[in-house]
Amino acid sequence: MKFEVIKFSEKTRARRGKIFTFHGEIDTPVFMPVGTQASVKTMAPHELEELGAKIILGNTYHLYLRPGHKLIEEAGGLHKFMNWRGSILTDSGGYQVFSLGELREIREEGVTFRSHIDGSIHFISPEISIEIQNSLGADIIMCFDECIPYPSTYEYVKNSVERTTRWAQRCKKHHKKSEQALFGIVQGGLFEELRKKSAKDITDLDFEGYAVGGLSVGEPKQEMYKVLDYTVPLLPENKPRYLMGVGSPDALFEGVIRGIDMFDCVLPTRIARHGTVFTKKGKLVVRNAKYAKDFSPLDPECDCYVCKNFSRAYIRHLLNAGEILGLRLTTYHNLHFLLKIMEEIRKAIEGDYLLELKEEFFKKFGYEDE
Ligand SMILES: COC(=O)c1ccc(CCNc2nc3cc4nc(N)[nH]c(=O)c4cc3[nH]2)cc1
Ligand SMILES: [Zn+2]
Repeated sequence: MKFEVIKFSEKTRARRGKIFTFHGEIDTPVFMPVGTQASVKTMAPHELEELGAKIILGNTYHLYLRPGHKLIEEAGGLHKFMNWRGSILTDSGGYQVFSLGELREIREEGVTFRSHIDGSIHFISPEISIEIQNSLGADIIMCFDECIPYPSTYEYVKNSVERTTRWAQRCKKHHKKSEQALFGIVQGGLFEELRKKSAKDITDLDFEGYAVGGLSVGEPKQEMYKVLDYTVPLLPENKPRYLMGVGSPDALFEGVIRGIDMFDCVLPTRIARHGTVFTKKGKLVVRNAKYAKDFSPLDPECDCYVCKNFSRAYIRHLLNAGEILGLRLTTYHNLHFLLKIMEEIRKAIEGDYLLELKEEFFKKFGYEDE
């Protein structure tokens, strides 16, 4: 993997860059749609390509449990299995095991957990996580870490951060496939001293990119931004920075401004399936009765396939009638909306008007200015 900064923003820490993987070029800052179980829910690969998605996420935890990483390896790897021609980043399980699996035990060696699917007992270690990700064949893989719950005591965070660093060393030692780029993950909760220690220890191990983990776990957004303010500057400028689990429109702007290059979040696809869509003028709950006879598009200012061909009334009907097409149309539009924001952000960095773009977007979307 190669990363190039094409332009540094003048008035913010934002960067316009390009990531080159075996599966193509990725313009940054980038939003990565989440395809947890080898599918971005309701979207076919050609639709993701139409939307301009260049990289998607897969999850080690889910794919290990079902259908199994060995089966996917036999299929020729995750790209071939799901017929996705772009790039893939797989998360290491360091979040899902803690958030989905019924945690049984965390030890130095690794984590024992119960599967959320059938209750069977499993063990995952840094080495096993790397082996699973090697089998899946993602272009970018993540270290096995502990995503520390919020809130946690200083003592707990300190011990966890030190273990996550030891796990990162084991991941680096065990990772052999050079065609897969391994990213380190910085933890530290909301404690500035622990964040700085984690950033130093993880960057000293020299990875191909760095994620800021342990955020978007329920902490106030302003707290997350503060952590970025003092953590991101400690990460090397010539490597990609990835803010895990972040994806609301405001957080994308705030993260880019603070020097983040990569984002992922289930938000746009998950709220879509619950009948909420993004528009330039804020969120719209299209399944709401008031749209029963609203024959205008989801977002009159949107140029996506859905907004050019279907009305709020029709999509509301589909959702209420449990028609699967309804989920597909809201998902397609929400992904277009976020991918389009990222395209506008990239142009704004190139033209040095990112803060003006943010101002205009926030005002129209209805974000109150802090
Ligand atoms: C409707 O919207 C939703 O349902 C919804 C659900 C979850 C998130 C938050 C996701 N946050 C998040 N994902 C994360 C994934 C992570 N992976 C690793 N390995 N380490 C981390 O430290 C880590 C932190 C995260 N924080 C955001 C939105
Ligand atoms: Zn649209």
